[in-house]
Amino acid sequence: MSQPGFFARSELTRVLWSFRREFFMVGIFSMVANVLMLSPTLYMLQVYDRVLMSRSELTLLAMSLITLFLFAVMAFSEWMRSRVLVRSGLRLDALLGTRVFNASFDSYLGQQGSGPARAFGDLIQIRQFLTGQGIFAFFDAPWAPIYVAVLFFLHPLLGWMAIFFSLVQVALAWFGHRHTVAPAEAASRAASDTGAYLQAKLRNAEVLESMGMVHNLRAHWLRRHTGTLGLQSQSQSLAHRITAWSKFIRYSQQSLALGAGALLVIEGQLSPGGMIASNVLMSRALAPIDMLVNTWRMFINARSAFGRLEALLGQYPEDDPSLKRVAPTGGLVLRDVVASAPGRATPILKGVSTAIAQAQVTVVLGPSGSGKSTLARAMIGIWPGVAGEVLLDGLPIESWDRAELGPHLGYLPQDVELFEGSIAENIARLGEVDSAQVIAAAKSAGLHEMILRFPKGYDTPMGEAGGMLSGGQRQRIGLARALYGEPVLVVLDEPNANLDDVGEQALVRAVHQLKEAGRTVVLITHRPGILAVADRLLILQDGRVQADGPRDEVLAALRAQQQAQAQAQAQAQQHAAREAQAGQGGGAVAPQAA
Ligand SMILES: Nc1ncnc2c1ncn2[C@@H]1O[C@H](COP(=O)(O)OP(=O)(O)OP(=O)(O)O)[C@@H](O)[C@H]1O
Repeated sequence: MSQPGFFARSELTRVLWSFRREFFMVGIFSMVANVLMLSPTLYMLQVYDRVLMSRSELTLLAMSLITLFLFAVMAFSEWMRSRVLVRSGLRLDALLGTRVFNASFDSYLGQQGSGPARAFGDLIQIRQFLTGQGIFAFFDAPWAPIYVAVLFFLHPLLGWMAIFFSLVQVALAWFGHRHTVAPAEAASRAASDTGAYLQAKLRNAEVLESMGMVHNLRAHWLRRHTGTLGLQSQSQSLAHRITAWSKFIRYSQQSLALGAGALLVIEGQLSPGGMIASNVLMSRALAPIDMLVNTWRMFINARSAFGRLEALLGQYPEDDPSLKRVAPTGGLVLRDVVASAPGRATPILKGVSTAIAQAQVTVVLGPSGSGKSTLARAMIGIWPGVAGEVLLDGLPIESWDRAELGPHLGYLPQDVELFEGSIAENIARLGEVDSAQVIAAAKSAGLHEMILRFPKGYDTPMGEAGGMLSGGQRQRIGLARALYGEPVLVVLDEPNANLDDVGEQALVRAVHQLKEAGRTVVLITHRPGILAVADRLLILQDGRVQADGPRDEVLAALRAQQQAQAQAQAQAQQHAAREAQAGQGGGAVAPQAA
């Protein structure tokens, strides 16, 4: 069956459409359950108005047995619909969990989202709505008119009363929604902002403590916290007021319905059985509306979560499985790469072009802030705002499937973050540990002996090792992780920043090994000691390529440039000195002339 308009709209709506059979079944079970909910009322009517009048025990027995059977069917229907929904929830999670994880991770990388936690919160909210009380209200509400119709059948006054109270409840719900949603959202946003603020600052606990900044932090946090509390209490007090009104209306409706029934009995327009039955029916007629009112907030939240998730999945579509490629060989070409960042008026990279052939070692040099780290990220395709082309093996790097490409790339960022798990797991990139490869990578990074000195060797948990590892050692574990699995393109951002001479020698050896194995290496550094390994040099200056080419040519050009600059400077100085001499001479004449 083709999807109707709404369900064809997005990936998320298409997933929902795949649940049509389940929702149809829930609809059928809801119909059975709702129609059978009339049975206690009918039983009551029969007992009061027929059995008590006729005093027939046999009729009572027959009626009771039939009613019990109907109750069993009703309970079965309710149980079945819950079961179908719970299973649908699990299927929904299975269908979307991985997609949501990947999309939210990409969005986090692109610095446009709030990361996996929020997206999973959204998925949970949708699932809870679709499998819980919220959706029951939607399936039960359409049956409310049956109860109203039966009330009309008993007496029009009772029917009109049900309609009146339904309208009052709906109006109250609408009023509540209009006046409580905005403050509630503002309060929850403020609460999560305050939490995030504190968490971000606590990451620097050592700095805060060492310089006695905790007091200042507390003052900042308290200001935000007080604002949050104000918003929360405002939203809660409104919600409580509306709940109180809603209770008042519910109690009034029950008692007034009984009163109206009694009046009709007194006037001989209704039987006593009808009076009691109408009271039960009235509550039944209003129950779905009550439930809708109570779950409205859930619906609104689920709808917002749905919108957010829909946008996220739309922005980060699933990789096309037909785009599976052969492993890359490591040739990299950049054409007019412009990298910008939110909040910056000018781009960080302003049109960088270069070509790095396979098995070449390119060293990138440049002053601090010239864009070297940004270039490294652009080269491996993780800088979000890139214009121009970054081609790996002639294909745009963003078109590669990351999970497929990842094992072929090695990246060592400037700030090495290690993950929870053992040293071996960290080197093996959290995947299946291939011991031979882990040891090879550790040896290349010059780490093997050091790791063996740990009591648990490669199995030492990071938590335990953390205290034993120096900055340089952490960086070398990061290097081993980058080298693991023999990647074809290795980008190292200041790998020698924290290394001593021994560490640097190990690095030089590792780069030579990579080169011999035909791997492409890009190495960003401040330290000229490593230049010996370079085939090519790329010099960045304020986001532009100042020089790019074979190492010796670039160095010779630089030397020539420096010599020319020095000569020009010397000439300028000589010129200035002559001018000054001439000026002194002129100065001596001038007064005479005067
Ligand atoms: N995410 C970002 N958002 C905004 N600006 C950024 C971002 N990342 C880097 N920058 C800015 O871009 C410029 C270049 O940064 P980058 O880290 O690439 O330079 P670098 O040459 O590697 O510097 P260093 O040698 O000090 O590490 C800097 O001015 C930095 O402030």
